[in-house]
Amino acid sequence: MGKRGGKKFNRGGRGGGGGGRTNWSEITRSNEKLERYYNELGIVPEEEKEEFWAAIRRDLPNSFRFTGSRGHALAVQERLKQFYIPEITSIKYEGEFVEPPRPVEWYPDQLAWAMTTPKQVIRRFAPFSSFQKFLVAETEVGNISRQEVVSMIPPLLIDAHPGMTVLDMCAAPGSKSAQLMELLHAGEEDTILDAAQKVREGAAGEEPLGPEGLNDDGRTTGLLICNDSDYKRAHMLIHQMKRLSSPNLIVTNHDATMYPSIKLPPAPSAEGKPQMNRYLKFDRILADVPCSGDGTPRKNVSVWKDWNPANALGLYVTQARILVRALQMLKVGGRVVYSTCSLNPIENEAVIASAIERCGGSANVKILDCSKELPGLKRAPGMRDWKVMDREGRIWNSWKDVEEHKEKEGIDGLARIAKGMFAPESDVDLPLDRCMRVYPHHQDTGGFFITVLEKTQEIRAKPENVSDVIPKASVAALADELDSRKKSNSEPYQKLNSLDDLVAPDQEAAKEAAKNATVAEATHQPPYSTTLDAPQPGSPSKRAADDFESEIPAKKTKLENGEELLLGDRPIHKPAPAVETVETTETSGSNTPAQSAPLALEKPVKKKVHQEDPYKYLDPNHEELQPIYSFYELSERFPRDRFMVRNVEGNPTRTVYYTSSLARDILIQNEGSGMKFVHCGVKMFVKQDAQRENVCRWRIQTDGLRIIEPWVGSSRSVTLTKRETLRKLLVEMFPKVNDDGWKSLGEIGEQVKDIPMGCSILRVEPTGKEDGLTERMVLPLWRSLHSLNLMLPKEDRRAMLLRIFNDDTPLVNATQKKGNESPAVAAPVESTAAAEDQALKVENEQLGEVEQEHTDTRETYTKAGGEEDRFNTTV
Ligand SMILES: C[S@@+](CC[C@H](N)C(=O)[O-])C[C@H]1O[C@@H](n2cnc3c(N)ncnc32)[C@H](O)[C@@H]1O
Repeated sequence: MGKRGGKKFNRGGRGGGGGGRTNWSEITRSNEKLERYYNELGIVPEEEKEEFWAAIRRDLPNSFRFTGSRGHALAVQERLKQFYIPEITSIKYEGEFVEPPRPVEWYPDQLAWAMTTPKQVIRRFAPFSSFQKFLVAETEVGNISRQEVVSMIPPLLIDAHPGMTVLDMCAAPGSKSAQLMELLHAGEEDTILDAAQKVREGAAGEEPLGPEGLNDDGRTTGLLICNDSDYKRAHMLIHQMKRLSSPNLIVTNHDATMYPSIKLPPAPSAEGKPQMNRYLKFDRILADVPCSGDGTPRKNVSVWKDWNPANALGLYVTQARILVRALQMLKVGGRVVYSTCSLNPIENEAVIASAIERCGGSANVKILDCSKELPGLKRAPGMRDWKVMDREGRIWNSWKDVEEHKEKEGIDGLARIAKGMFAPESDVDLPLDRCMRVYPHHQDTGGFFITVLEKTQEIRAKPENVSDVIPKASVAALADELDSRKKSNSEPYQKLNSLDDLVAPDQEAAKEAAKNATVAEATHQPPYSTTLDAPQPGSPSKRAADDFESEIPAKKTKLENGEELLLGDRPIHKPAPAVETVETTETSGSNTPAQSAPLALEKPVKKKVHQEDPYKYLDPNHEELQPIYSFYELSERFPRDRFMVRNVEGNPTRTVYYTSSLARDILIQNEGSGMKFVHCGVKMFVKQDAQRENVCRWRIQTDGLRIIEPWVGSSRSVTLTKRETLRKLLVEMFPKVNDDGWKSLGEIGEQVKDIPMGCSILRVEPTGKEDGLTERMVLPLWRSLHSLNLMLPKEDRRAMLLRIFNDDTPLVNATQKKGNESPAVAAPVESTAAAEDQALKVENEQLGEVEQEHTDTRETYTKAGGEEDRFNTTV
């Protein structure tokens, strides 16, 4: 078949050159096996086939989303409507007027937008440059997320609210995690302000204020744990999530198929009774699992080249294990959303059916009917019957057919096919049509699969039945088999037609049994042999189901090296070594090398063990905290027991982080347990080399400002109401305050003239007047002896200038060059102050550098690029 589909763009790569990358324009947008399989399955009705294939061959439209939990994201949305849409409608591309972005019909509050012009054109075609700048600037500061439209669906169906505990099992690079986090923080900005106001007015009692889920004086009490098994990708996720500055986030780095149980502080016990361990269970879990990504060829053109049926066959087991583990960790009444960007029923309906079967059937796990949710979203029902394509492209109607073939012809080419990949038998009435399939031609998007499950009763998952899987070949098995077939040492090996023919199923069975044992341990389950038997009187399985997962008597064991570990809460991991990144050498293969001696090469494998800095909480009465509370006149209502540092000694040396109380309890309870926490905490205070005595050296970092600002006293805050004043502070990096410089600072001049040196906050209040601003903002300010500095990274300054003033003139750093000096700086400086000036200049530059460094680190991950596509994410 020849090239088909729309115009193709060469993604040479941002770094230039694009060395080694696939040239997209050379990829043929067709794949014989893929098309034959999906046509044979009839994944779309006959009359839609042509439209379906035409759409999936076209380039993907561009889409983005505004950050819903932030008040001023609405101002950004307004800017799009008022300014950029009229500008875009006047652009002609290839002789035609360009279609402007339009709100996605089914996304609430017009927060998601899509436009037919592809991303690559917007990036490269000059007339789009100001719109592109706007998108980049607002993405950098977290007001916009570039995300594929279909990828926005799962978090909308999960029904998460503030106060819930949520787990995103396969989260990187984090588009859906960001949506989940926004749901947990919904309404928080207003409730915090209300609570702080009540406290100031003396109208608050001792009890924390706020509605359900936000009843921590207006702050959300919820928690989002984002996990990814790939360490590097977990860091891409952290980079994305940091833009939202949430103290309610923990990032972990584990294999989701055996995600460890997370310990909570023990519940108080009646006197004399042993304390029971408690484990975290989740209200909501997203399992956006690794998949073959065959719904994404509009974005990942290489899918056309790389698709083969073996991909789905290899992924099914992992996907089903992840979903089973999700259901185990879910509260009764909780929801799991399972999603893939694949259209293959083996990765979708088959996984749903298998996981429900392993969890005891539809009495325990319900597929929810979401047909009334997201009105306007076109979708097709899940499939109730399908066929399986083997790695050689043969299509099988049923497991029975596969078994019959195996009996007669052996397992040649059938490797990895499992009974569970086929539709459930007719006596199992599972409403798989409640699963949702979104196809590219429905609303000009990528392809996607989503299912919402509800756990209705506690479950005890059955093991995978290894006799229902055609095993794959292994080198060890091959060696054994070859040796056994060799009649004498002098005879040559027999010719073999297929590796698969050589594998004795029981070897695979043994491996699977071992894996099951580990999973059982990870999930607090007694060995399967016990769980499958009738419960013994007084055995854990007799207890109320919820108790079993959440309360396990603490039992300790000693390792060979004398370390004590808790048993029963997760597989035993050794505590991580106390050095930075270390490389350990392990030998590959089994620990019984003699058995596989003939062919197994004992090749040393270098394995990187990433060591995270520890998380140490400060004593609420720590000597560094009191001066901070006094300097900022911080309300005593702001919790003192959630400040954390990241060094072994637990001393506040450079940065103090803030976390929610649940995040703190989890970090403390699971310290040294082998749980791999790779991120938690929002930077709240950063130590600054101030040049004066009596200046608090801990400045408030922008990341934490939103959280602490309502609790800061009036003597450390400056109020601004006029547009021009803000513009001046954004453009000029260090406007002069002394020697009458304050007079040029307009309405805030009088306030900043006498404000004590050090960090303050700038409150931008809307007035509704013509020279006023429309959005409320809070920004960090630094008053030095002679000047003032809005402590914002340059990117944030530029984004705000562009958004509020449509101004992209260069920023002025008054301390850097003579030519750039503002009139205030040019004023004569008394000689006695000259040395001081120099010191302050250094101080100011340091401040700028710290903020800049913060932004640059964020950019490093963005620039790493190319990573997103490796797992066919729908970002
Ligand atoms: C489809 S992507 C997730 C996309 C993500 N939810 C988003 O919206 O940005 C699948 C992710 O699963 C991760 N992954 C693969 N196998 C895993 C496993 N066994 N456990 C946890 N994560 C896994 C991959 O590293 C990849 O980042």
